[in-house]
Amino acid sequence: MSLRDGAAARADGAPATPADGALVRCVNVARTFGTGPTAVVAVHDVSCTVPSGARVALMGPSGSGKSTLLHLIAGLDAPTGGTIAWPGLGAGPNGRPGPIGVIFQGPSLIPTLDVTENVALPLLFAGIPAQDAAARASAALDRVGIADLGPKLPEELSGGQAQRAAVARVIAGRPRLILADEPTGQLDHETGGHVISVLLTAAEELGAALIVTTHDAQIAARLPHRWTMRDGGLATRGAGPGDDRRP
Ligand SMILES: Nc1ncnc2c1ncn2[C@@H]1O[C@H](COP(=O)(O)OP(=O)(O)OP(=O)(O)O)[C@@H](O)[C@H]1O
Repeated sequence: MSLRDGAAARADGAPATPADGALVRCVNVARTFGTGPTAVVAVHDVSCTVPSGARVALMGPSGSGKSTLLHLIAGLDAPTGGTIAWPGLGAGPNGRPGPIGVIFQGPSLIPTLDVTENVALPLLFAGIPAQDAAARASAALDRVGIADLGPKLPEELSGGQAQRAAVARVIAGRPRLILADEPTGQLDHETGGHVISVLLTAAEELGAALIVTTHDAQIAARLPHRWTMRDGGLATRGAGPGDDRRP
C-alpha cells in the first residue's frame, strides 16, 4: 500500500473518489505484529468507510484492535494486508494522508513546553511561521475554554485540562478527520463528558469527521454511529439511534 494512494480500488473494483464522500476507505485491512508462532493478529479483514461528517464510537474489549485500527486509519502505521486509501483527504507532507488530528491515550503533552508551545509545535513542524502558529494556538485554546492556561506547564494541569489542551492541539491543525483514542479513559465521568462535548463542538465547527474509541457506553451514546471490534475484526456495525449505515 502506498500512503500516497488516494484512489485505491474499492471492494467493487471502482475507483474511490472524493465525490462519494468517503474520507477513508479500508478494504480487507489486516495488521499482524511479529512473525512465526509469536505473531499477534491485532486486526484482520476489516473493511469500512469513514464518510465526511461521521461521528463514530469505536468500542470493543481490551485488546480487540481498536487502537491498532485507529493508527492505521491515521496513517501512523501501515497494514500488513489489504488497502487503506484516503480518497477525501489526499496526501499531506511526507506522503502521509492529509489533515488528520490524533488524540492519543493518556498524557501526550511535552512536559518542558508550556501549553501554548505544545499546541503550536505541530504547526511549526508544518512550516507555519512562529507568530501565526502562536496566534492559532491561542485561538484553539480559547475554543476549548482554557485560554488562560497557555503559559502553564503540562504538570500544572488537571487531567481534563490536559485533554482539552490535546484537543486544542488537534483543532489548531484544522483537520478534516479527528481520531481520539480513549480520550476520556483517565478522567472521571463528568470531566470525560466535558471533553467529549469539546470534541463534538470542535468537529462540528471544523466540519470534521470524528472517531472516538471508548469503553464507556455513556460516552459512546453521545455519538450516533457505533462500530464494535472483537478479536481484531469489526464485529457489528452502524447501530446508532436511527442509523444503520455500514461502516
Ligand atoms: N506494537 C505492538 N506489538 C505487538 N503487539 C501489539 C502491538 N500493538 C498492539 N499489539 C497487540 O495487538 C492486539 C490489539 O491491541 P490494541 O491496542 O489495538 O487493542 P485495543 O482494543 O485498543 O485495547 P485497549 O482497549 O486495551 O486499548 C493486542 O493483543 C496487543 O497486545
